[in-house]
Amino acid sequence: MSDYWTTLASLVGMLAFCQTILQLVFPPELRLTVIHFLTRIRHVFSSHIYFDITEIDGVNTNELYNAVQLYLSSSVTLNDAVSSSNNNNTRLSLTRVPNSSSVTFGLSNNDRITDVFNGVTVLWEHVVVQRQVQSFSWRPMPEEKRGFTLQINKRDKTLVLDSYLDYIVGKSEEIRRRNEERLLYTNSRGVSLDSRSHPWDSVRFKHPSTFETLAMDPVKKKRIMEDLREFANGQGFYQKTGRAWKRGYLLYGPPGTGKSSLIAAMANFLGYDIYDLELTEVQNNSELRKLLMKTSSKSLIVIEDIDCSINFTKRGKFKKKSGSYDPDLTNGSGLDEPGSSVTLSGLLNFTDGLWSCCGSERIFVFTTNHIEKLDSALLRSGRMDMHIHMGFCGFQALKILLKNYLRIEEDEIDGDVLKEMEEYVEEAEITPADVSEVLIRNRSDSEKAVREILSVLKERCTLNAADTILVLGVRQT
Ligand SMILES: Nc1ncnc2c1ncn2[C@@H]1O[C@H](COP(=O)(O)OP(=O)(O)OP(=O)(O)O)[C@@H](O)[C@H]1O
Ligand SMILES: [Mg+2]
Repeated sequence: MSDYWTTLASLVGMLAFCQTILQLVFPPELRLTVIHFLTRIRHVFSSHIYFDITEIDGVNTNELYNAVQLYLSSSVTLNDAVSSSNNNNTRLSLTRVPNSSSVTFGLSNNDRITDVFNGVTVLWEHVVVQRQVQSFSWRPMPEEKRGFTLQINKRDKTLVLDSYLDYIVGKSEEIRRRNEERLLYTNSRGVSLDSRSHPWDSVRFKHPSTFETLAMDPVKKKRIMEDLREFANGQGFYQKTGRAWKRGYLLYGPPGTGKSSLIAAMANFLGYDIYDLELTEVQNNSELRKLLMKTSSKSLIVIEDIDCSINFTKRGKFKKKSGSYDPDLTNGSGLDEPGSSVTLSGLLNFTDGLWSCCGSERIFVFTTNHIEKLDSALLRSGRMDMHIHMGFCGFQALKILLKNYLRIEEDEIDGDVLKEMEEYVEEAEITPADVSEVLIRNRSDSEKAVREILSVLKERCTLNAADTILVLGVRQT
């Protein structure tokens, strides 16, 4: 029996060898046919199964080819390739695509690379051959015919077909988003929404804010990150529970506490684009609806200073008897006053109502400096999934800012100074923006910066105490 397998293996080996020789001997026109023929014979006897993923499928670009290319070019795979002894001779090509923020690695022509998925090893080969006589096509074809051949063991066929290819597609999407710079969209007044033109203007968006640089309580930060991660990976959950795949965050707090910085960090974390919706530029609810319908999935739809951009009084009406506010006392269309400004019901129709199901994987973020001014309908539970208070700088946040701007760790600061900082920072009621300002001014001299921060904190505490005494005095008189 073992003789049989040895003979078979040598036969397969010989065929592979012949194939290489023929590749060198035959003219290009004949080469492809002969290689095809030999490959077929080899596949019949082999314990492996092969899948060809060509770059162009008929006349259409094969999405799977692009996905595989991107997947194999990811740095993880590169590391695997370099560390694997089988891949000592693997050649990698380096590319940098337009708008990309990083260099990507690709498999050179006719080179191979192994990959391991769920304990199963597979082999990828990048096959590039000259295209034969140019057949008629509506669009010019590349001179080379490119494709990937995936070699797997026949027994692993189910695993590969069921999950490996899906995994590659998902991973490539992730890499694409990570490599590309974000886009920041904004709307402007007077855009003809009825025309076929896109109603949003976009610019490249490269905000450096990340969760690492964001100064806020680490526990709160972790909770937000987990929530975002769960949302982004939650397609199955939202489908199973019959909910629209969207989430709403309300960020509130005084100016300069990092609301906009948090939005940028969220976009960078998820790799989403941002639609900065300027509500004051939107003339009515139907225009709003058209704008929102033109947003893509995997995006953050942001309305900053929502209390200043929407006229809450135009939404529901107060019930005469109870004096309470009833959000449903509006006409159902959301067009409370045709042709007039946007109303809250118009907005909620999109974040909450039937329209919220148009498009998926979208996050709404509203910000305000005055949460007390917001309509109770917007605040009621279930409307905005998470209310995030961005407050004055706490001790943990202060340490993050010191690290960001001065590149110093906690243990590099004098223990007594650190203690004093901890003592004063809460009472000082200073915003992270004000702390940043002091640190930027003194960034070349970290000792001076630390001293100055401490003196600013003390100064603020004294001022706040004086204010409190003044207010108490006024109240008593
Ligand atoms: N929590 C924070 N972490 C890191 N940097 C911060 C933070 N808060 C403020 N900053 C710094 O202060 C600047 C202003 O912050 P940001 O614009 O995010 O505040 P905001 O809360 O959106 O203010 P506004 O309410 O006026 O829009 C930022 O550019 C950033 O450098
Ligand atoms: Mg802001």
